[in-house]
Amino acid sequence: MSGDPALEIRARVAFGSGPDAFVLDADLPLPGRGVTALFGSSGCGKTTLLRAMAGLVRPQPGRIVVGGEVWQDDAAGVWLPTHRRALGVVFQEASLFPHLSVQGNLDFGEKRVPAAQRRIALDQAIGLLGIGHLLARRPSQLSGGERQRVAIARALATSPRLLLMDEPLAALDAARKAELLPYFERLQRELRIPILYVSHSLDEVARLATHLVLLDAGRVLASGPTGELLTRLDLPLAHGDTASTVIDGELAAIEAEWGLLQVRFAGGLLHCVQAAGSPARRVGERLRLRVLARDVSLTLAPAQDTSVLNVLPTTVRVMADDGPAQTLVALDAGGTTLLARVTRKSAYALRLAAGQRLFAQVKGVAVLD
Ligand SMILES: Nc1ncnc2c1ncn2[C@@H]1O[C@H](COP(=O)(O)OP(=O)(O)OP(=O)(O)O)[C@@H](O)[C@H]1O
Repeated sequence: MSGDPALEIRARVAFGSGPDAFVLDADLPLPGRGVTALFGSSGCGKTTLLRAMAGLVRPQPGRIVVGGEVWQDDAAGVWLPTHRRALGVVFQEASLFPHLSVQGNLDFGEKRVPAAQRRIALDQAIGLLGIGHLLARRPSQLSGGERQRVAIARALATSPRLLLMDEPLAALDAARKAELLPYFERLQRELRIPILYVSHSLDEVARLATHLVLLDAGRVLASGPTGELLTRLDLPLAHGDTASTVIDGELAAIEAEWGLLQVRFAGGLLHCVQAAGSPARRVGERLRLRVLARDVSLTLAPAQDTSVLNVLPTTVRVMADDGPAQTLVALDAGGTTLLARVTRKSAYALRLAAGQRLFAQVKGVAVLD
């Protein structure tokens, strides 16, 4: 993905002992940059992992090693307090000092690190988060989205090796979320710092995360590129109504008269509706798309006279039942896995089988960024 070295996280911590204990046992090689999403059902240990890494809770016994540095090892009597761990933390609610201005909050973050160890200049953090015009304000004079941007800049001001984010968008309404998302994209494009990001929203994960870690009852169920894990039929994300494929492509043409974008990827060309209010686009730019499995139908021959613009030649990779009446079909579209969710009856009628060539009709494509 990049030349940046991976950051190895090893965490083994326990709350309590015996049958009621909660044990978290996770080895995570994080890519050296970009967003890694931590995803899993309620109670699987996402927040515990983040808080234990940050030293905000101390489940015992525990051992936490990040990038070769031991931050907690109860067997050896090692415990590094939060301020000595080279990480930045951003929570759902920005915890800024109310009596300090934005500048004061940022200075506080910067002073935590000796000048010789600073790797991110305050100006860079201010520029990345677009908060230059807010420096004189107090936190109470900021909107929720602005507060969160300042909180992220303050975390960056500490020159962390790693950023931890626990549902940083969850407290914001849809409009504020949309306002903040481009900043996250910018962070992952421009910073060489891995971001470990807890979210309950598959939309957010699909949009932001290049890497995904699925936790289940304190253990890593799977870890890998987001697009790959979303479409693995042996994993829960590929099932149900939200099952989808993430496709990274390049803008091939803008059909302004039809309000459409043509996006090319290895499996062919997809037409996408250009959403109202979406940013101006340039031919050649990279775009991330999401296709819901339920929006993909299958035909043995390319249909004539259809209203569906997107028809891709594909090969069936693998299939799995999804509930009593549906079948999930993982298709190979030029090396990208595309999921289709069809009725079991249709799968039977088309005699679907691994290796079969057929055409995927894609009814809806969302542009994620
Ligand atoms: N202080 C504590 N003492 C004992 N058990 C705890 C403590 N804090 C968390 N746990 C247990 O650890 C487990 C993981 O909780 P955690 O909050 O990390 O889950 P989560 O995946 O973040 O859940 P959610 O998605 O609901 O936020 C739960 O079983 C919880 O009861």
